[in-house]
Amino acid sequence: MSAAVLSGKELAETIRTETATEAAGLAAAGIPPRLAVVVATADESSAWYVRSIARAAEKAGIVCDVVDLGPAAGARTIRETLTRLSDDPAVHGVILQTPLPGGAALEDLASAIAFEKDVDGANPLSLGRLVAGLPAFAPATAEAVVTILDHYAIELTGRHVAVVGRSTVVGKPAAHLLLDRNATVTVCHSRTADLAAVTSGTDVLVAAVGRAGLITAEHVRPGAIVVDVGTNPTDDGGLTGDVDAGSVADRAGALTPVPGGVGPVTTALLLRHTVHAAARAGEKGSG
Ligand SMILES: NC(=O)C1=CN([C@@H]2O[C@H](COP(=O)(O)OP(=O)(O)OC[C@H]3O[C@@H](n4cnc5c(N)ncnc54)[C@H](OP(=O)(O)O)[C@@H]3O)[C@@H](O)[C@H]2O)C=CC1
Ligand SMILES: Nc1nc(=O)c2c([nH]1)NC[C@@H]1CN(c3ccc(C(=O)N[C@@H](CCC(=O)O)C(=O)O)cc3)C=[N+]21
Repeated sequence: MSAAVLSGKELAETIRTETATEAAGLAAAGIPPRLAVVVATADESSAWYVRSIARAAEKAGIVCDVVDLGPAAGARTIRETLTRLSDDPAVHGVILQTPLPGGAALEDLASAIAFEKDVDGANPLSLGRLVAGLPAFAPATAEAVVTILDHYAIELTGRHVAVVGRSTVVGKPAAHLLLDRNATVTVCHSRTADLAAVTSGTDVLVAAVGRAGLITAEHVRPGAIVVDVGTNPTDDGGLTGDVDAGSVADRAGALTPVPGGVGPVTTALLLRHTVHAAARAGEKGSG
């Protein structure tokens, strides 16, 4: 038996279409949604991601400004840029691209993004508000994980989910969103003693590690749902996940592909967040 493929492509398309309709409405009301992407890296995969955000934004009718500070930009310049964009009423969403230059921490710099415009949930304030149940944008990738599971009507209440990875960008917020859906969540990381022993007992497995092929059949319970967040570059210029799809496909009940799974949904949600931020700014502006 081969696992069902939980594609993210059609879902991303649906989200982008809805977002384009909302963006057109806002533009007609004099609030053209605008996203600023701050880049301070020469990283190739990051450059690819920025181009894909810019392309998707343009298609959805969202103005996208790429503010490239170059890889030599210091923490102070980055912080000042984020503050300036946060203060600009014409800008509704601000994201800072990772990886960052020499030792700078996203969590630290992203504090300069106003939380109302923090469409990738990078400001620690956003994460705190999210955990406290206050309105905030979740990191788009973490939200993409639950959005895909919801789309395929995969029940989470009472299910045991293992999240492998505990980064602030993916693992921790994904664990929180799953907990919010009444799943029982176990978070694994590089110090987890026997990863396969933990993950092979869960109904759902979310892999957000950044190691190609780390998750093999022995990590997966027969029939389990596997969400592969990993985007690892291959030698031939392609992309591969954290899951060894060849061996896992025969054991899992369903599996998200890489490419074509979590990635496209992430980009679509980032745009949806930008339009929602613009809508809220419009509500505030009108009274
Ligand atoms: N599709 C998308 O939209 C996105 C994809 N990604 C991809 O997701 C992956 C993870 O990204 P990110 O969270 O930023 O990565 P980080 O490097 O920040 O975090 C990786 C996590 O994996 C854990 N880990 C490392 N090795 C192992 C191991 N052998 N066993 C178990 N856990 C391990 C680390 O543990 P410890 O904490 O102990 O170090 C850490 O918590 C990457 O491939 C990235 O490219 C990221 C963002 C968006
Ligand atoms: N704060 C922060 N937030 C992020 O969201 C974030 C980040 N940092 N750092 C870098 C990673 C990388 N990332 C990707 C998003 C979409 C695709 C994507 O859509 N990829 C296509 C395929 C691309 C191809 O084939 O080359 C797909 O999966 O189908 C990939 C990678 C977001 N990231």
